[in-house]
Amino acid sequence: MSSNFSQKKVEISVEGVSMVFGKKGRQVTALQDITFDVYQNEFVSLLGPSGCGKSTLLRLMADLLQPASGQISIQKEHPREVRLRRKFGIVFQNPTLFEWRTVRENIELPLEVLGRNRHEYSVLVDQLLDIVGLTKFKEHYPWQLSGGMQQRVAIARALSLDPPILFMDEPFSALDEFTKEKLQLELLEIKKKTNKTIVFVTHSIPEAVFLSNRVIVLSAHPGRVHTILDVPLGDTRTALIRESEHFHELSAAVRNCFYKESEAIDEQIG
Ligand SMILES: Nc1ncnc2c1ncn2[C@@H]1O[C@H](COP(=O)(O)OP(=O)(O)OP(=O)(O)O)[C@@H](O)[C@H]1O
Repeated sequence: MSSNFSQKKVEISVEGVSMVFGKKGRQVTALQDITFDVYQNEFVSLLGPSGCGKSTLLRLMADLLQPASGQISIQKEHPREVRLRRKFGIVFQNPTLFEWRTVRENIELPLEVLGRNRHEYSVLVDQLLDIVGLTKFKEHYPWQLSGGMQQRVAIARALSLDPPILFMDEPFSALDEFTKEKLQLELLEIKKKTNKTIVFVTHSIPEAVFLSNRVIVLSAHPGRVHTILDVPLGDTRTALIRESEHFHELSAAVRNCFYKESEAIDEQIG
């Protein structure tokens, strides 16, 4: 299947990337020969079982780790250049907010650190509060917010420098099902309003299918690209899509990748 995005500009290129942790004799090959592109404005999920290297791959893209071999480029530049110019934001599973700062002050932090003029960014922060639906809570402190609201603050903070790219590492996995589904919908709205390219790590098949234009299925030990699947569910996704036959078919297609993988491993073991 070819994606609509294949006509578009490559934003992130991952070429033959491998990652090894540890020293000689006690080495773990976390990722082996990973190759794929992410296109501008695309939503791509990295999906796979625990330990297959999803977070490692995201950290390599974000220049938090260096590959053992292979290359990653973002907008044709090394991730380090891109990181130094703050062209991506990151959201982790834990929102890591500063408890003594209000919602507004948490969102303002990256702008403050860069010495931007408070009067100039005030309007931008108001817009971000509106985008994540927290205007009424701007003077609250993190401990006064639910887990979902805290994660919305983390998303707004990651967007504060208006980076073209957002890396998200299992941002909703600690939340209850209801909050998770609500935030998934909100994230798609945020993406529509801000036009970001998003790389999203998850181990949830329905989450990956609901959110993504493409799902990159990774297999484990070592982490490799098993399959790359298009998700042609359109740009306007409502909660009802989760009930549709098409959604179930796509989820089944992803699930099958894992069954085939574990059957192959069983055969190898004998
Ligand atoms: N800093 C590290 N030192 C040594 N090994 C590591 C390190 N980070 C990750 N690994 C190993 O690399 C492999 C991939 O880990 P990673 O956390 O990327 O997987 P994951 O798919 O994100 O898992 P999960 O879904 O559980 O978060 C695992 O075998 C892990 O133990």
